[in-house]
Order: sequence, then C-alpha cells, then structure tokens
Amino acid sequence: MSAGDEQSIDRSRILISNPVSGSGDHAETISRRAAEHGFTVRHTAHEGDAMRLAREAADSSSEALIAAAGGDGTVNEVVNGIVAADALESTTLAVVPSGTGNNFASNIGLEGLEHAFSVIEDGRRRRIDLGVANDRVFVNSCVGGVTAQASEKTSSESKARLGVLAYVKETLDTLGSFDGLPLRVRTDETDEGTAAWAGTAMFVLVGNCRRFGGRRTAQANVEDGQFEVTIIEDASMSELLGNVALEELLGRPQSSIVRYQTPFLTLESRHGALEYSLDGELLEAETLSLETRPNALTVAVGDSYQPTPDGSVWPLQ
Ligand SMILES: Nc1ncnc2c1ncn2[C@@H]1O[C@H](COP(=O)(O)OP(=O)(O)OP(=O)(O)O)[C@@H](O)[C@H]1O
Repeated sequence: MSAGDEQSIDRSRILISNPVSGSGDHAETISRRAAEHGFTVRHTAHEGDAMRLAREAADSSSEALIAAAGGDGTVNEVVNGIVAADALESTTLAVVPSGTGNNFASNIGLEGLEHAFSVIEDGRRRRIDLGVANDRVFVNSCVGGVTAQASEKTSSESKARLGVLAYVKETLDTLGSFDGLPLRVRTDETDEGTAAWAGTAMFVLVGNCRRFGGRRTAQANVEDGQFEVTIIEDASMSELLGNVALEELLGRPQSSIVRYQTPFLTLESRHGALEYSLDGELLEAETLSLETRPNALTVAVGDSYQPTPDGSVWPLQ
C-alpha cells in the first residue's frame, strides 16, 4: 500500500467483500455503494481472508463499523476476526447480503443490498448472543448430521411444511441411508459423570439465531444467552414425521425429538471425529464444547428484526 492509499483510508468504516459469494456478480456495485457511504473496501482473495481483514480492521480502529458483504460464510469469518482482535466492545457489525442463503442477513431483518446500506445509516443497533464451538465462533447455528448439500436442495415447500425436519428428510432422500452420529450430550444441568442424552442422533442443531433457514424454521432467541438445542434421535422417517405432526398438534415434544435450552453443552463422539457445520463452514471434532457469549456482538438491524422467531416461546414450533 502506498502512502497515498494510507491517507485516504477511513479507519472507522471498513467493508469486507467476498467477490465470489452468491452469483459472484455484485462486487462492483457493492464497492461503488460502499464508497458513497464512506467505506474503505477490502476484497477477499481466498478462504480465511475475511477473518484476517476483519481482525486487522478491528485492531486498527478504536471504534469500527465493519460491514461483511457476502453470505453466511463471510459473516462468520468477519465475526471470528472481530473476536480474534478482542474488539467486540468497540466494533459494530453490518451485513450487506450478497451470498446464496444469506440466513443471518434475513435473521437481522435485511431485505437486500440497497436496504442494507439504509440500515447501516439509520438502523437500530442490537446486542446479540454469539456461540463458541471449541475455539470458533458462530452466529446462526452449529449443525451435525445434515450436509450443506442437503440444505441447498431442500425445497421451500418442504421447509414450510416440515421446518427444520425438512433438512433431515432431504438428507435421508439424498444419501439413501445415514449412519447417524454416535453421541453423548452434556448440558449445564448434567451431573458429573453422566450424560443428558446418549445414543445415535440423525441430526443435532445447536441454534443461536432466530431461524435455521427459510421462513418457518423457528430456531432460537438470539438475545437470551441460551442455545436452543434440537436432537433428532435415530428413528424411521415415518415415525419422525408422525412425531412432528403430533408435536405441532399437542404443542409438546414427542419421543425421538429431544430439546434443550442451555447456555453450554458438550457433544462427545463415541466413535472418532464427527463433522459439524458452523454457519455452513465445516469443522471436524471428536469433542465439541459449546457455550454462548450473551449479548456480545453489536449489529445494525432492519426494522423487521426481532430476537425471537415470530414471537414464539420455547419449545419452538
Ligand atoms: N476470493 C475468493 N475466492 C474463492 N473463495 C473465496 C474467496 N473469498 C472468500 N471465499 C470463500 O467463499 C466461501 C463462500 O462464501 P459465503 O458463504 O459468503 O457465500 P455463499 O456460500 O454464496 O453464501 P451463503 O453461505 O449465505 O449461502 C467462503 O467459504 C469463503 O471462505
């Protein structure tokens, strides 16, 4: 960087843009709009770059507004960078949705690129919970047992009817069979030497943000300092679907669907390392220790933002 570049940098407004997220044709528009709003723009060159750039930006400013332009993966990296710089107190996160799923953006009430810039200027600031899994941070969810491929393929009709379970169904349809996750689960209420739950899970969802994806996939309250955990036990699909219908009808959990609300939990594999997805980014671990950091991240949110999914209370429907 030349001395001239150095002088033109506004250290308090940095936009980190992933040029290949989503359809990959937005970088120019975002750069132009960002410059109009006084942002210094940094483009990522490869995986991991958004985290590095966010860390540098958060480190070099006493009061930073850092915008993540991309999808959930970019947001996840940027938040990890802010945490690595130990700059949560002095940083506000903004999001300019330009990824494929943009789950986090819709969770904070953003309706698109132009709307995101108006929220940056005029939107409320809220402090939301973060999730930590071993040494990595996540904003939306930590998922085990369902592939990213399955979540991409899941139809909106299926999501509207089945919510989170649509992903499980899609996985089974995609893979034909799924061996399940051999797990022991401990929560804050587990006594020493015992497990809150042990068995083979088809699916584990540790939710932090309000929706898992789609419109009806209620997941968690993002300002309560708690994870909302859903474990789908190994069961036949017809049994599962019946239980989902019963849960909706009776308003209480059925067998094969286990739910916890807890500020921390441990997922221990009983057979080697398992693969988890943190906001869509993969992580392999034999033991995953998860805890919330309550109200840790300041975020610019749209008018439609609310911390709970559609005002639901636990257990979520
Ligand atoms: N210049 C780059 N070239 C290739 N990959 C990149 C580059 N910059 C970032 N990446 C990677 O691109 C991946 C996808 O980014 P991101 O998740 O933001 O978009 P998306 O997958 O389209 O959206 P969503 O996750 O919301 O569905 C991330 O894993 C990130 O590390």
